Amino acid sequence: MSAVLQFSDVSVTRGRQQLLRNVSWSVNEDERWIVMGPNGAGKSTLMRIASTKMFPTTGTVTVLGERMGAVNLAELRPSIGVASAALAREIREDEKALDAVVSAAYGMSGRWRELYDREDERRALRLLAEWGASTLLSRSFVTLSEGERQRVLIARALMTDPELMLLDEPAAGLDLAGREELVARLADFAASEVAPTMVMVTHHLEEIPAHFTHVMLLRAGQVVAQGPLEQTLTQSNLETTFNLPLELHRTGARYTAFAR
Ligand SMILES: Nc1ncnc2c1ncn2[C@@H]1O[C@H](COP(=O)(O)OP(=O)(O)OP(=O)(O)O)[C@@H](O)[C@H]1O
Repeated sequence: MSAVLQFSDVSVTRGRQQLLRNVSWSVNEDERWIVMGPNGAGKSTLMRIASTKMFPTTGTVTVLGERMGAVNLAELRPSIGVASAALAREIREDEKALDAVVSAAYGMSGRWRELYDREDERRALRLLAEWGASTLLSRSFVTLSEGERQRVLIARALMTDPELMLLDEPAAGLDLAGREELVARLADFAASEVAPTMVMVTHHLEEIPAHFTHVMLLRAGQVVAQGPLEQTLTQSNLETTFNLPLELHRTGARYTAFAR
């Protein structure tokens, strides 16, 4: 089985700053990864490379079997679904939720023609329903709450039926009920056989949905630990990652931690 994502000795340097240092990482088809680390650890940089929006300074990256630098990235991008705050900023304020989802089929934001294919619209309606956003179709994106926005963004990310889904802090800014609802939906989705390979960035242990299988812990651009979630998400690895004495608790599939 070839890896969906393969980083080999990847470093990213900007001026004198090393955003990523010698990161090697392999994400396989049925895996659901969490990427976790403190502010500035390099998580977004990692995701920008995985989404083919940024090239590493050194090292090689293979996405969906294609080596970055040796392939037309425009052809690869529909196979990668991304939901991030950066992407949300590209959606026009007055864009309706339905249009924000359908337009992903054309790899762009903004309604660019009067009538979408019926097929595309049906798919967008189904995805919005699956993510609990059926009542939001004709609402302008800017008027949506943070939780509603995240669900529309996820539906958008899935519009092209991607093989790889990248979620950058989908639960950021949600209240407790909103977070729990989204985490439950992500858990169900992660368990589904039709779901693509998933990578989700988060700062918070409470946001790790059930059925996520692997974790990468990053600090200052370096991998502290990576591997299967249960073995890798240990108190000691988290203490190193966040440079803080911690007490880690697990209840069923959910995690939380406190400073000691
Ligand atoms: N173009 C750039 N030039 C210099 N430094 C940069 C550049 N882009 C990012 N950085 C720095 O690289 C580091 C990693 O940034 P990155 O956004 O990947 O971290 P992050 O883990 O996603 O952080 P956060 O959790 O706060 O979103 C940060 O210290 C950031 O200030």
